[in-house]
Amino acid sequence: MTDSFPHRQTASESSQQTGDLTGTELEDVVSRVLARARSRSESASPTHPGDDVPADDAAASARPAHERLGRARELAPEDDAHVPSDGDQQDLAERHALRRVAGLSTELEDVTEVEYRQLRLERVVLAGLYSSGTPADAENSLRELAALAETAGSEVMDGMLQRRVNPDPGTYLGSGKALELKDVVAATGADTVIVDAELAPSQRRALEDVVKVKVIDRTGLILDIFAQHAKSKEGKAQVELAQLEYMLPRLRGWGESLSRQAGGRAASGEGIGSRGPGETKIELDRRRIRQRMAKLRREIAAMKPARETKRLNRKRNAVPSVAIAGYTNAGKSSLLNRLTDAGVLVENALFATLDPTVRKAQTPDGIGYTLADTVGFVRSLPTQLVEAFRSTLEEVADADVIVHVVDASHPDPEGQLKAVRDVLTDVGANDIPEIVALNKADIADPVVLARLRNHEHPSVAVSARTGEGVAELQRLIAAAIPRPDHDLDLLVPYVHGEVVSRLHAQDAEILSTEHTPEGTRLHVRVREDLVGDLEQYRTDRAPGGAAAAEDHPSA
Ligand SMILES: Nc1nc2c(ncn2[C@@H]2O[C@H](COP(=O)(O)OP(=O)(O)OP(=O)(O)O)[C@@H](O)[C@H]2O)c(=O)[nH]1
Ligand SMILES: [Mg+2]
Repeated sequence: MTDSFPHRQTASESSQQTGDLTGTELEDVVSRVLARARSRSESASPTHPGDDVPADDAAASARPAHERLGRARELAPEDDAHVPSDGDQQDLAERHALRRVAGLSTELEDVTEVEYRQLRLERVVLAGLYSSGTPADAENSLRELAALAETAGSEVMDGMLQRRVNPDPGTYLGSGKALELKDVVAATGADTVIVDAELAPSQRRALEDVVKVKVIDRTGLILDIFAQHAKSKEGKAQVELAQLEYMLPRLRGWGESLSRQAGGRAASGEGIGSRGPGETKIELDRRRIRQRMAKLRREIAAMKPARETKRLNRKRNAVPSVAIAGYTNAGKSSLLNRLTDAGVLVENALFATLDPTVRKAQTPDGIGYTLADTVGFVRSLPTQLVEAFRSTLEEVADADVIVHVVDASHPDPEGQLKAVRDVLTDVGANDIPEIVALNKADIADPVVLARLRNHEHPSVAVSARTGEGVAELQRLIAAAIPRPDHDLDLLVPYVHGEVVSRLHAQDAEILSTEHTPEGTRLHVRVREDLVGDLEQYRTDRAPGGAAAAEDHPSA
C-alpha cells in the first residue's frame, strides 16, 4: 500500500537526494533494532505488552547469541531471573502490580493531569537522525530509545533512521522522511512517534501535523519514566518540577493536540473536552504551572535539610562514603545487593532506581563505610532532570570514592563511561577517586573486557550475578577509602572495658592488644573524631595518661 505513494523512492534514489542510509544499510539497522518487536508480534501474544515475559523470552534465550543480540535492547538479552543476592524484590512485585491502563481517566482535574494523559504511550514508532557518527552509533542510540520506550510501558512497532547533516528546522526529519514516517505510523497502527532528540516545541507541532499522531521526544519520554518510577516524596516532587519545566514552553502545543483529539465534539461545542484551551486558558495555565513550580521548589528546599543533616552526620562521624554510579541498567543495584545483602530493587528496565538507598558496608578487614546506590545516567540526560536530581547527585559529589559500574556486555561501554563522566563533571564530582567495575563479566566479550581493563585504572571485572570479582572489588574499595590515620598507644583500665568495645565497634584499626595488670594496652589507628575522646588513655603523648584516666573516668 505504501508503494503507491510517490515519495517512497527506491533506496538508491532516496539516498542520493536526502543522504539517507542506503537501502541495505537502513534495512540492516532497522531490522536489527526491531528484531525483538517483530518476533514478539509474530508470536501474537494476546496479553498486555508488558506481560510477555514467558514464552517469548524463553524462545529468545534458546536462540544462538548472535541472533539474540538483535533484540531491540539496551536491556540485557536475558530473562529477568533474580539471583539470591538480589534479595527480596518486593518493590518489583509492587511495581508490576501497578500497570498503566490507558484511557481510563475521563475528567481532567488540573492542567498537569492533561499532560500526564498526553504522555500515555501505547504503540510507538521511533525516529532518529544520524549526522556525524557511524551507523552503529545511530543504531545504539535507537536501541536505547526502544528500551526506554519499553520501560515506559509501550510497544515498539517500528523504527526509522535518516542520515542528515542537520535536523530540519521545521519538522526535524526532512519533509519526505516525515511523510514516509506517516505511512509507517498508519501501517503499524501506532499512536505515538518518539523522536530520538530534544525537539523544539514548534518542530514537535509541525511533525505532529504531518504524521497525525502524538509526537514526543526523548526528553519527554525520560521524564515520563521518571514520573512512573519516583516513589519517595522528594523524588516525586523533583520529577514533577522537571516535567513542569519541560512543559512550560510547550504548553501551547499540548493544548492544540488536545483540542484536536476532542475532534468533532469540539467543533459542535458540546460535552467534556469540547472547551479546547484558548489563549486565555493557556495564560492561566502558565500562571498556575509557575505557581506550582514555585511551591515544589519550596517543598524540595524544605526536604533538603534532612538529607543534609544525615550527610553531615556521616561526615562528622567520618564514616567513609562510597557512591555507586553508572549508566542505567548497568547493574548498580545488583552490585549493591552483592556487597551488602540490601535487597534493593533490580529490574531489567531503565531507571529502575530513582530513590537512592544508602547502606552500611564493611571492608574485609572490618572498616565500616556507607554505600549509596544512585539514579542511573543516560546519554543526554534531560537538563531539567540533572537540575531536579542535583541533590541526589550531590550524594555522589560528596562521596570519598565512586564505584563506576559499567555494563561490559553492552555494545558501547566506552560511550556509557563517557556519558556518566559528563554528568559527574556537571555535578562537580570529577575529581573523586573512581574505581571502574566492569560488570556483567559473565556475559561480556572477553576481548572487550581486556580492552576496558587496559584503559581504565583501577578497574575490575565483576559479575553481580555470579559474584565473580566481587571480592577483588571489595579489596579495591578497602584500599581506596580513607583509613583511620591517627596512631595511638592506649592503656585502658579494665573498669573502662566499654572503651575497648567501642574501639572495636567504631572502625578503629586495632594493631595490637596486650592485657597487663594495669589494664588493656592497645596500639590503634583511629579517625580524627575519636582522638579527643581517647586523650586520657594515651600513653604515647601524655605520660601518666593511665593515672589521668583514673582521675577522670569517662562516662
Ligand atoms: N548477566 C548479568 N546480568 C546482570 C548482572 N548484574 C545485573 N544484571 C542484570 O541487569 C539488569 C539491571 O540490573 P540493576 O541492578 O537493576 O541495574 P541498575 O544499574 O541498578 O539499573 P537502574 O536502577 O535502572 O539504573 C537486571 O536484569 C539484572 O539482573 C551481571 O553481573 N550479569
Ligand atoms: Mg538500580
